[in-house]
Formats: sequence, C-alpha cells, structure tokens
Amino acid sequence: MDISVRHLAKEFDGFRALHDVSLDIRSGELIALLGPSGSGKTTLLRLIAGLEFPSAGTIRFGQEDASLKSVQERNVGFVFQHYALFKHMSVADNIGFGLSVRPRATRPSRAEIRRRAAELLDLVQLPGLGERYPAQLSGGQRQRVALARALAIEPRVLLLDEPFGALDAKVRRELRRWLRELHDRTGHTTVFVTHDQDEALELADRVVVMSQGRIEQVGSAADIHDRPASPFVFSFVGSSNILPVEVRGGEIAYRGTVLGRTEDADGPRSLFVRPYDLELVSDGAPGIGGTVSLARRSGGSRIIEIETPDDGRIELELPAEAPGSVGDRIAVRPRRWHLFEAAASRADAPVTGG
Ligand SMILES: Nc1ncnc2c1ncn2[C@@H]1O[C@H](COP(=O)(O)OP(=O)(O)OP(=O)(O)O)[C@@H](O)[C@H]1O
Repeated sequence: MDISVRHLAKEFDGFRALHDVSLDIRSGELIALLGPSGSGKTTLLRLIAGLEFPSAGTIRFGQEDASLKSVQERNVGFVFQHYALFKHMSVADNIGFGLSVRPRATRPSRAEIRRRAAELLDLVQLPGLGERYPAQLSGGQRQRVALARALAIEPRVLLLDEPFGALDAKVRRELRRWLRELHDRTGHTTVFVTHDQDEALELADRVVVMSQGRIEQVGSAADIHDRPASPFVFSFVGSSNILPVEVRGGEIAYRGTVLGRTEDADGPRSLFVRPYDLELVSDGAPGIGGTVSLARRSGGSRIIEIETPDDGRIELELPAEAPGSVGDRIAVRPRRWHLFEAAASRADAPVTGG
C-alpha cells in the first residue's frame, strides 16, 4: 500500500507540531521516522494511523483519500513502546482480539481465530505459547506478541512507535534483526518511529530525519550519512566537530592554515568533521594545533580531545595505539568533511553530536 502525505500540518491549541510535511512511502517499504524528542515523529505517525486528524493537508492510502477516515477504516496495525497487552487474556486471545471484536458479518469463527493466532505465533517465533499470560513472558516476547496482535487484522500498513524502546540493548538488537526479516517475509508497508539513529540507519530502507515539526532529509542510510542535507542532519546522526573556516580561491583555511580544497564560492563557512575523519599530522606539516586535554580508551579506539587556541575543542577518534597524552601539543587535519553556510549552521546545529 503506497502512502502519500501532502502538505500536512498539525496544530494543538495554537502550537504547530507539524509544518507542511510531504512524504511518499512506497508499498512494501520499511521507513524510519528519526528525530529528537518533540520533533513531531509520533504526531506524524498518529496522523497516518488516523488517531489524530490533520489541521491541513492530505493523506492518501493508494488512490484513496484517507485523511478523514477512522483507524478501522484505514485498517492499520500498530504497536507502541509500552506493549499494552491485556493482562487478563491469554497470549492467543490477545492476538485474536482485533478479529474477535469485528462486526458479526466479518468476524471469523472462534476456531478460525484460534488457528490464525497459532499461525502468527509461529511467524513471530513463539510457537506453543498461546495459553500463557503476558506476565509469564519476557519483555522481548511480549513485544513480539504485540506485533503478532497488530498483524492479526491483516493490516494494509504497520505503524510502530518506538517498538523496542523499553528493552535492553541486546534484546533490542535481536528484535531489530528479527523485525527486518519479518518485514521482508510479509512485505507490509511499515513505518516506525525511533530516536535511535543506529536503529533507523540499520533497519530502514529509507530514513526520514525530522526536526521541529519539519522533514530535514529523506534518504537511505548512505545518503543520510554521506550526503547530509543540513548541519542538523550531520550532527544528529553522529558525533561532530564544527570549525569556523574561510573559503578563498578554492582553499579552505582555518586561522590561516589551509586544510583542503573546495569548489564553493569565497566566504565564511562552518566545517563539520567526524572525530574518526581527523588524522594526526607529523611535526611541521600544516594542521590544526592544540593541547591534549583528555585521552581515554573506548572499545578499539582512543578518544582524544584537544583545546585549540581559539578556545575551541576538537574530538578525535584514533586507533588504540595512537600517541598523545594529556598536556601534549599535537596537530590534526581532516580527511573528510562537510562545509555548510556559516551562519545557518551555527544556529541550526545541536550543541553536541550524537
Ligand atoms: N495532544 C497534544 N497536545 C498538545 N501538544 C502536543 C500534543 N501531542 C504532541 N504535542 C506537541 O507536539 C510536539 C511534537 O510531539 P511528538 O510527540 O510528535 O514528538 P516526538 O518527535 O514523537 O517526540 P518523542 O520522541 O519525545 O516522542 C511536541 O512539542 C509536543 O509537546
């Protein structure tokens, strides 16, 4: 089922939670809505679900205008972070719930609902657990039951709001992989909300990065990472250093030191660089000089922070065996970077990177 969102806006008591959002979701796609708290992800998801109605704009499901249709009419399945399974119902009854409350004319027989619940339990890899109660399951198992319940109504679209948010990191990673496999098998159009960039970039076909009720960029993991459309996107999907630089005749200079070349026009810019895209330069070679103010080990790398003469701080991620202790003077230069407009990037970028 294709979903087409056009010029969607949503106001709550005069507060604009979404501004002019347009987005095309292709049938069978797995889409992540990624952004910081308050960026409008859940509002967009709830509008697609039919749990809220837009202040302006339209939502089409295929050829049909769904903007004012109810959740039932849209036939969407959804799962929220706090998988509210019915505690007093067995797992099988939870899964069959959506079918058992259908009007008599479209309601399957009890035997059919049982059969379907058992089938879905196999699909979510919990065969034989139908007679258990939610309290007798682990968090990850409950979340899979919640997904089975959402799938039971044979939804046209599956909407997931931070579905793995409440789980520990390892279970989260396992469920992520499992959800991707399930998606590939069932082919549902799926939209999920997350504020975790790893989850979004790893799981989704395309990621929609949101900030302050607007879409900043829509793209594959590679697009978002390698071709960020704005300083916000660059900073949100990883750690970043921001240096004030000057472009003159194709050269990028930081306090008079040429760091590299660009085809950009002359003028001030902000140079955005990832900690692992900086390298140490040997004595005398041009680079950004500074004094090491922090050095620590992180997994297989060394994280080093230097203080620059203009009171800036630069974070570097170097191989574990790299030299540099607190108090040493070193110089670095970027291997890869992104240049953005100076003024806009200052106002727009979050203070710290991801
Ligand atoms: N029912 C409501 N009434 C008033 N304001 C609301 C309502 N729902 C959301 N908002 C506001 O709209 C903005 C967007 O909220 P939304 O829940 O969509 O953000 P989000 O990106 O999903 O954030 P989070 O990651 O924290 O869930 C927020 O500023 C929020 O306070």
